[in-house]
Amino acid sequence: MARGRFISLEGGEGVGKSTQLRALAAALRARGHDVIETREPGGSAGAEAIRSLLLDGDAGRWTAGAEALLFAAARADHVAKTILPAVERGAWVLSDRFLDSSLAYQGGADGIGEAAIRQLHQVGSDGLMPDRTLLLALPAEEAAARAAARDRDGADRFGGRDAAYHARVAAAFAALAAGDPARFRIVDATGTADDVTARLLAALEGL
Ligand SMILES: Nc1ncnc2c1ncn2[C@@H]1O[C@H](COP(=O)(O)OP(=O)(O)OP(=O)(O)O)[C@@H](O)[C@H]1O
Ligand SMILES: Cc1cn([C@H]2C[C@H](O)[C@@H](COP(=O)(O)O)O2)c(=O)[nH]c1=O
Repeated sequence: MARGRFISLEGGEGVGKSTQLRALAAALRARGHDVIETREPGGSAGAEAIRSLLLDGDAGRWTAGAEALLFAAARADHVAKTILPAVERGAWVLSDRFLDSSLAYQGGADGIGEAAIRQLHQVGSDGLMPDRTLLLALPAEEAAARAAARDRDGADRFGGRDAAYHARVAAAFAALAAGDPARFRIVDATGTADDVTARLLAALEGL
């Protein structure tokens, strides 16, 4: 059996990752692929338990260092239990966030640094990287409006951070994409969901 593909969707809050992951999965299934939809933090039993620790509770529940370790631990379980077994049996794995989120949020916006995050990923997940990363790009005001309309009952510990924090995250994502053009595709996330799905499918060219 040929190896499958591992694709991550990245970007800040409200850009449309979860919406597009579902649409992309349906489009790929229609083309005959075995597709696994997964997410981070989460995607395996152990990682989903860590997700609750990370996203629920007070804003100051964890230090930035503790958060970086928890994300890396969740990812290690997700990679070992969900991603690798699926890719090895030939499936296409679509993940809503992966390592680049840790590089952008913990490494960049929280100041932990890129090298430390990559080192944790090497230890936990043997440095596994996606075959392609689709970075959804949307003006900050539009993303914030979409997220606010969705989260009428309140955001999680990360979504509730201020605009300056989210601007640092966006800048870090842009720098990551610029530094690895072979893996990243920056996809315009404006317009209708169908418009964006068509752009994402085009961005999978070559896989
Ligand atoms: N193209 C679109 N046009 C208008 N609204 C959209 C579009 N795509 C998604 N939305 C809506 O915007 C909101 C945020 O979308 P979604 O939850 O998919 O974003 P996300 O990137 O996964 O966010 P988060 O990282 O915060 O989980 C949802 O209410 C969704 O229905
Ligand atoms: C994987 C990962 C995630 N985060 C943050 C980013 C988001 O604010 C939340 C996840 O919420 P979502 O609605 O499921 O997108 O967690 C992070 O800071 N670092 C990471 O590695």
